[in-house]
Amino acid sequence: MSTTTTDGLPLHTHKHSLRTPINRLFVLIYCCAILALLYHHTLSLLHSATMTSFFITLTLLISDSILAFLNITTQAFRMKPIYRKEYPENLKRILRKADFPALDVFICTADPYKEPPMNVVNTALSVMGYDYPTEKVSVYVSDDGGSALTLFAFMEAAKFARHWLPFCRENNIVERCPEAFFQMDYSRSSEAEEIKIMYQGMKVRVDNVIERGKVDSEYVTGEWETQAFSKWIDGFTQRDHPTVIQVLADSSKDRDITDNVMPNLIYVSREKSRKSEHNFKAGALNVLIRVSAVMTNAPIVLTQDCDMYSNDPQTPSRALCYLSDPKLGSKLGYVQFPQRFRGINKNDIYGCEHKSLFVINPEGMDGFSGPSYVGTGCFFNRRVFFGGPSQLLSPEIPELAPDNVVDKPIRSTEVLELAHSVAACNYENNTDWGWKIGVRYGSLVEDYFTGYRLQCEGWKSVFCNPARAAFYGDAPINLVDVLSQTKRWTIGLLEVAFSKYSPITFGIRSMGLLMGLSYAHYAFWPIWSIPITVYAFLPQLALLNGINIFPKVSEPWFLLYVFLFIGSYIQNCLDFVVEGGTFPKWWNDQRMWMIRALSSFLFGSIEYLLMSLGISTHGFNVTSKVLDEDQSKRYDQGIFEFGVASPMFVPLTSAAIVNLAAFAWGHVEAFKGSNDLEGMFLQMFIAGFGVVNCIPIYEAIISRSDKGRIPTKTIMVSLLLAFSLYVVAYVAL
Ligand SMILES: O=c1ccn([C@@H]2O[C@H](COP(=O)(O)OP(=O)(O)O[C@H]3O[C@H](CO)[C@@H](O)[C@H](O)[C@H]3O)[C@@H](O)[C@H]2O)c(=O)[nH]1
Ligand SMILES: [Mn+2]
Repeated sequence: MSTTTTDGLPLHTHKHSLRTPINRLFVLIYCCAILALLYHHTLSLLHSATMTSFFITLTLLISDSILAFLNITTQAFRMKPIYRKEYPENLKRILRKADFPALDVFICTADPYKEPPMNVVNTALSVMGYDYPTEKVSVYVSDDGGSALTLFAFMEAAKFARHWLPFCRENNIVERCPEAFFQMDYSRSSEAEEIKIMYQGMKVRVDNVIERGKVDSEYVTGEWETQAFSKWIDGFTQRDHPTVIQVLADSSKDRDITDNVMPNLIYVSREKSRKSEHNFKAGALNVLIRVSAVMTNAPIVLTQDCDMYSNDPQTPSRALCYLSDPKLGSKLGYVQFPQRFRGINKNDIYGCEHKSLFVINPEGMDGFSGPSYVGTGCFFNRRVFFGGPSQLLSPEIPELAPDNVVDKPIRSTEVLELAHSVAACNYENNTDWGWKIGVRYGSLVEDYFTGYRLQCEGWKSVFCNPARAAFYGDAPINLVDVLSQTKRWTIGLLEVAFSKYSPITFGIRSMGLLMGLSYAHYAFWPIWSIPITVYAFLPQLALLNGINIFPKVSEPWFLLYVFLFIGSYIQNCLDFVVEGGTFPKWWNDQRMWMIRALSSFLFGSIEYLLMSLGISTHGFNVTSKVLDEDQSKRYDQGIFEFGVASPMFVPLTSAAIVNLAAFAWGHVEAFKGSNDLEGMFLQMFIAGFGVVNCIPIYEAIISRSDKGRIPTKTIMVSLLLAFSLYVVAYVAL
C-alpha cells in the first residue's frame, strides 16, 4: 500500500511480515499448550496428597499463569507487524520549501554532572544542522539542573554554530554532531582543521567551567552575558530558583558567518520551588510546550533526550512524509523513531539495545494504531497535546492554542514576559496541564503513559525506522546504572498498571484488545519478577531436598514442558535474529531479562508498594552519561561491572549460589547411582540453565580482583540469604 504524490511517486509505503500467518498459527498451538499446562497444575492441585505438594503446585500454578499472561501480551506484537519505508526525496514534489511546517525541537537536560553539557551541546548542534529550512527550526533546551554551566555551554554553542552550520551545509556533511564528526575519518581540509580547533577550544572552555563549578568572569565577555548570569545569585539552587529564559540565537536577526539565517536557539530553565511539584521530565516538557507556543508555536514538535544526537539530517523530512500526508489524515498524532545507541559493546552484555522494546514491538503495534512513545526521537503534531482528534481542548490562554499565530519577534519584551509567566512553577495550578493537556503526569515513565493516553484518545502513530539510524544515544555501561534505570521504569509502569487507566481495563476498552494487550505487556513487565524468582529458587531448593516437582522424562506432560520452553525461546530468538541481532546478543538479552527480574523488577515493585502505602516517595534518578575510564575498558572487554554493594545484587548472587549448589548436588546424586534421575531431570536442567546464565556472576565472585567485582559484603549477605533459604526449605519440605 502506498500514498502517492501528484506525479505518482509515493511518500511512504509499507509491507507486511511474511511470518505473520505462521506466527498466528503458532499462537494458537502455544495457547492450547498453555491451557494444558494450567489444567495439569489444577489437577495436581486437587489431588495433592500433602500440604507441601499443595503449596508447591499452587506456587507453580501462579507463576505459570503469570508467564502465560505475559506470553499472550507479547503475541499481540506478532499478529500484524508492518515495515515502513519513506521517500523524503519525493517530498519536494508536493511541498514547496516555503510550505514546510515550522519545527520546534525540545531537548531536556537535568544535571550538568551526570549529563555533560558538551554532550547536550552536541545534541543541539546536530538538530540545528537539519536539512530543513533553517528559519523554521527552533531548538529549545530545558535545563532542569538550573545550571549556569549549561547556559555557558550553550552560549559557546551558539557562537560555534555560526561556523559549524555553514561548514556542514557547504561540504554536504552528513554527520552533523561535531563530536561524532571529528571522531570519524573526515577529510582533513584546512577548513575542517580550523573548525576542529574552534570546537576543541569550546570544549576546553566548557570543561574548565565544569571543573571549577562556576563561570569565571574571564569567560563572560559581553554585557548581555553578564546580565544573563546575574540571575545566579546566592540562594539560587537546583530546587529553588526563578525562571531563566535566554534567546541565544534568533532566526530573524542572527546570521552565520556566510550570512545565512541561524535557527532559533533558546535556553529555558523553568522556575523551581521546593513548595511545588515539578513532575520531572513531564513537567519540563509541558513548560517547553508553553514557552515554545508563545515564541514560535511550530505545528511540529520533536522531543529529544539530551544524549540523543541526530545522526541523519534528513530525519525531519522523513517524519514529514507521514505528517504531511493527507491520507493518514488529521488523526496522526506522532511519528516515533527507534532509540539506538552508540558505544554498546560487541555482544551487548547488558541487553541495552532493547531490541524488542525499541524495534520489534513498535513494528508490531504499527500494524494497529501505532507504536508507543519512547520519550525521544518523536515528532508530534502539536495538536495532540490539546485533546483527542475530534475534541479540541482550549488551553487557559489563547496564546497557547496550537493554532495561534505568533507575529512578534522572540526577543520582544511582550513575548519574553509571557514566556516567563508560563514557565512559572505554579502556572499549572488549577489548569488541565498534565491531566488532560500536554504530557501526562502520574507516572515516572511519562513517555509510555503519555503515548498511551494519546492513543486512548484516538490518536494514531507511525513507526519510522530508516536504515541509517536517525538518532544515537548513550546506554549505561555498568550494571547498577542499568538496573537502576529499569527500576525507575518499573515504578512508573506499575503506576500505570494499577491506576484507573490500566491497559487491561481502560486500554482495552478504548483501543481494542490487541492494542490494549500491547500496552499491558509493558505495564505488567515488573510481574516477571514473580515467576523468575520462583524458577530461580524453588526447583533448586526442592532438588537439594530430594523432592521432585516436575513430570518424569517418560511422562507425556514432560513433552509439554519441553514444547513450552523451546517454543517460546526459539520464537523469541527468531524475532531477534530476523531484526538483525546476533545470537550472542540475543543470549545476553535473555539473560538480562532474568537479571532484571531478580533485581530491578523486584526492588522496583517493593518501592512502588512502599510508595502506594505512603511510606516512601520516589524521584526521577537521572541515568549517568559520564564514562569512567576503567569501567569503559572493562565494558569494552565484555566484563560485567558490579563494583558497588547494591542491595539489588543480593537476590541475584544468592540465586547464582543456590543454582550452582543444586546443580552440583544433582550430579553427586547421579554419580551415587540415584534411581530417580528421570524425576530429577527437569530440575537439573533448570539449575544447569541457571548456572550457565550466572557464569559472569561466578567470575565476579571468584576470579576477579578489579574494581568491578562483586564486593565482599554483597557476597557474604548473599551466602547468608542462600543458606537461610536452604534451611527454610529443609524445614518446610
Ligand atoms: O527531572 C528531570 C529528569 C529527567 N529529565 C530528562 O529526561 C531525559 C531522560 O532521562 P534519562 O536519565 O536518560 O532516563 P532514561 O531511562 O535513559 O530515559 C528513558 O526513560 C525515560 C522515562 O523514565 C524517558 O523520559 C526517556 O525519554 C527515555 O529515553 C534526560 O534527557 C533528562 O535530562 C528532565 O528533563 N527532568
Ligand atoms: Mn537516557
